[in-house]
Order: sequence, then structure tokens, then C-alpha cells
Amino acid sequence: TMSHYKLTYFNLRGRGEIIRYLFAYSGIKYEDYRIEWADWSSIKPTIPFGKVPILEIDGVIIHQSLAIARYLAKENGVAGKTPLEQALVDAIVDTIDDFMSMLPWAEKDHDVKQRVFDDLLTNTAPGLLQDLEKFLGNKNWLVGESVTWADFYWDVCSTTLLSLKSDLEDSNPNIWVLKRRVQALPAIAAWIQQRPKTIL
Ligand SMILES: CCC(=O)N1CCc2c(cnn2-c2cccc(F)c2)C1
Repeated sequence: TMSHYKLTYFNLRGRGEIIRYLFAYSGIKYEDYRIEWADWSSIKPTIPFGKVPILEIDGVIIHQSLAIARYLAKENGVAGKTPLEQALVDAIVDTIDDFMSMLPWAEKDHDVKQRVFDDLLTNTAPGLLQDLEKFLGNKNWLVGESVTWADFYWDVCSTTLLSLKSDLEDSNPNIWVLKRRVQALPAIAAWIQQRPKTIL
């Protein structure tokens, strides 16, 4: 019968949201388990590499958000049509993820955290956005002739970037048109409307 899917992450979009987008787009039912922060210290030791998100598929555990997303994208026809397109999709995803991973999400010193976030968002993010705008050109999607999970990842991550620095939307118009194109996909629009509203 149908596989049983359980996603384990925090009550955040964060690194889990790309997986939720892929489930929404594919229409596959899954358990969206959101760990309470108070429970994390007892759950962490039970997880193979101690980090979330993880996806359990009929008892098999996959870790690493991008590996999970790539698996679901391939299963649902949004990974890229050829090995070459899949490599371009992976390169764009990794480029976006490289920047998101530079942000010191777990920094305990609020002054240091704020200063590093402001520096990266002011001085590094514009270059990334210009590069994405140039790569997109006048195409409808980042890779190939139809939507891929690179487009989903851009919407997921740019939503958080805009929440941190809204004026990033003031330049590079086409990548923001792409964002709205992703959000207009019926399954994605429905998920965005129904998902728990969190800051990050
Ligand atoms: C306490 C941890 C925390 O606040 N967050 C976890 C990481 C994160 C958040 C929002 N986006 N995001 C993220 C998304 C993709 C790639 C990446 F490296 C990071 C919020």
C-alpha cells in the first residue's frame, strides 16, 4: 500500500519548508511532526546524526534537508528533466543554501547575531540576488522549461530573506516575478494559506 511519510522538524519553515513544499506539490499525504523546543533535548539523541529535518519513509530515515528534497523532487518530476538539468538545479539550490547557511542562526550573543545578519544581508545578499537575476534572464523558471525544486527553494528562502530585510525586493525584478509565479501554483498557494504562521 501507500508509503507512510513522517517529517520531523521544528515549528519553523526553516530547513523543513522545502520538504513541505514538495509534499504539497506532489499531493502526497505525510505527518508534519513539529518538535516542541522543550522536547528537543530528549529527541536529539534518538536521531541518527542529531540534526533535523529527517524524513522517515516506511521506517527508513533520511537526514539532510536537501537530500530529502532531492529524493522527493525526483519522485515527483520536479528535479530537472535530464542529468544536466538536475546538475543545474543542484547548483542553484546549493548557491542559495550556501548563503542561508552563512547566517548565524544559532548565535547566542544577540549583538553579534544582529551585526552579522545585517552585514550579510546588506553586503552579501545583493550580489547573490544579482547573480540569480542574471542566471534567470527572461526565462519563466530557473532551470529548463518548467518548474523545478530550485524555483521552490528560491521562494522558500526569499520569503525568509524578505522578512529579515524587506528592501531586498527593490531590485532585480525578475527573481521577484518568479517568486510570485511559484506562489501562484495552486498547490503551493493552498499550502501557504493553510500552513502554521511562523516568523522563520
Ligand atoms: C534556530 C534556528 C533558526 O532560527 N532557523 C533555522 C535555519 C533557518 C531558519 C530560517 N531559514 N533557515 C534556513 C533555511 C534554509 C537553509 C538554511 F541554512 C537556513 C530559522
